[in-house]
Amino acid sequence: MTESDGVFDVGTQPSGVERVVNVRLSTRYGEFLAIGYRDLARGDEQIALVHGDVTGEEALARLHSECLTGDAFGSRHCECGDQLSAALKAIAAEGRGVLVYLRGHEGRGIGLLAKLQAMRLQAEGLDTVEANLALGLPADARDYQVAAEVLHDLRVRSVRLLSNNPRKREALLRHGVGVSEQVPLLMPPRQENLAYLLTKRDRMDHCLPHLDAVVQRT
Ligand SMILES: Nc1nc2c(ncn2[C@@H]2O[C@H](COP(=O)(O)OP(=O)(O)OP(=O)(O)O)[C@@H](O)[C@H]2O)c(=O)[nH]1
Ligand SMILES: [Zn+2]
Repeated sequence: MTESDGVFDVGTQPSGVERVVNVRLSTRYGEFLAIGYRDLARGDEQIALVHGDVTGEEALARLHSECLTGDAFGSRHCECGDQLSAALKAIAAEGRGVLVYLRGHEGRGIGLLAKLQAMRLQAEGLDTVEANLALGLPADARDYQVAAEVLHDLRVRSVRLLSNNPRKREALLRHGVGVSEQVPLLMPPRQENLAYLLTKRDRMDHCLPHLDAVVQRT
């Protein structure tokens, strides 16, 4: 089809991921293969950590949304850093699995600086959802297509998904990756992140039953 036919050819838009590099990565959790990808649609660099044979069905998978403050600095505001460690530990203990570290997901997709601004608003009393909205940004702007594309590239057909977030499961299913089970990744709450966790439970449908013992549903 050409422009002169009155129909534009949309098939020329780049899509998918390109596997750029594989390298062994020895970590405190175990041995992984780090696979670097380029997201052809957005130009972003992405990385998957693979342990063992993940092809086919049933491997553990974690789609980890980037959180510089939690993952690298050990912030107590959220539980991302603890979840990252727990996921890598679980994958290594099981002998196979994959963690896709989603760069571009920082701040639930609003970016690092906006997340820091949102954290300031939370210090003034807004919850995480209200803070994003007060900045004129979506409560959650994450897209999981690239994660599904990485899993397709790894010939993963279905996974046991390490996550408490039902949207991640729905997104994978929408993009053609099966989810046979959602495996909880529950971190003990701390005083500093209790409000953050309760907002996820009460406003974002995250499955966090361990909080019921701490605070009843509002
Ligand atoms: N906008 C915003 N994002 C935050 C804040 N604290 C952490 N984040 C981001 O939240 C993302 C993690 O999302 P969560 O909703 O905590 O958890 P999830 O990844 O959806 O769910 P799980 O798979 O169960 O971990 C990361 O990208 C963090 O950077 C905050 O105060 N405001
Ligand atoms: Zn975090």
